[in-house]
Amino acid sequence: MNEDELRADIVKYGALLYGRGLAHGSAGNLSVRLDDGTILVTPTNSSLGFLTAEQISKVSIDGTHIAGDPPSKEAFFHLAVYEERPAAKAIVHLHSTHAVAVSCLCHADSFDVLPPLTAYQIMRIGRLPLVPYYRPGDRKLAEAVRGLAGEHKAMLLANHGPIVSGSSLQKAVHAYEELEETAKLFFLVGDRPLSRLTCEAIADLNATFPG
Ligand SMILES: O=C(O)[C@@H](O)C(=O)COP(=O)(O)O
Ligand SMILES: [Zn+2]
Repeated sequence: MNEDELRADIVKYGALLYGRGLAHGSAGNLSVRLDDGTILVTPTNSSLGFLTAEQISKVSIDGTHIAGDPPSKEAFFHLAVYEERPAAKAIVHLHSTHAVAVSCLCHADSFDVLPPLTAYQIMRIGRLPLVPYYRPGDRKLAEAVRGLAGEHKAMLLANHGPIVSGSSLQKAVHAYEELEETAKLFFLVGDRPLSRLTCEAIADLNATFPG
């Protein structure tokens, strides 16, 4: 896809996520990586439901603002994920209700904060680690994200929300939706005895559906 098509994609998926109630107010940010390593990212304080192609920000690999409106204050964690995941071409960060609720819990294992419930969860999200809390926009947040990004296509920012990457914006959006639905299931099953997917089942899924 060329830059114009990718800009149109960000507008389309921003509106879709907003329409589905996964994005609200001016929370969240989306980005895609261009072939030259620069990224297109949603402008800071913009509503994902009402973007225009022209206002979307362009940012260089070192975080310099090149074009469009001022970029998301989280452009640095987007850049950190792209650096650590060469195959990633798009990133979705939102504050969807159930995933944020999981991010506000205490977790026995901060490297694995959701039990393995369904095959699709394993295929689209994998093991979900919690990134320690830092103020939004803090460069320390971007560095903490960098530390986990190589091993995880999805991460959960403590007391904040998920970051999900994919090889296209469509794939990142689908994975994000799977994460929100998994978080919903997690609360729905609550304290009832849980039938977790076995290690063998997870290994089989990972071998059959790599990436
Ligand atoms: O939670 C925050 O403040 C950011 O992570 C966010 O979601 C929106 O920030 P901008 O992209 O700078 O609007
Ligand atoms: Zn946020």
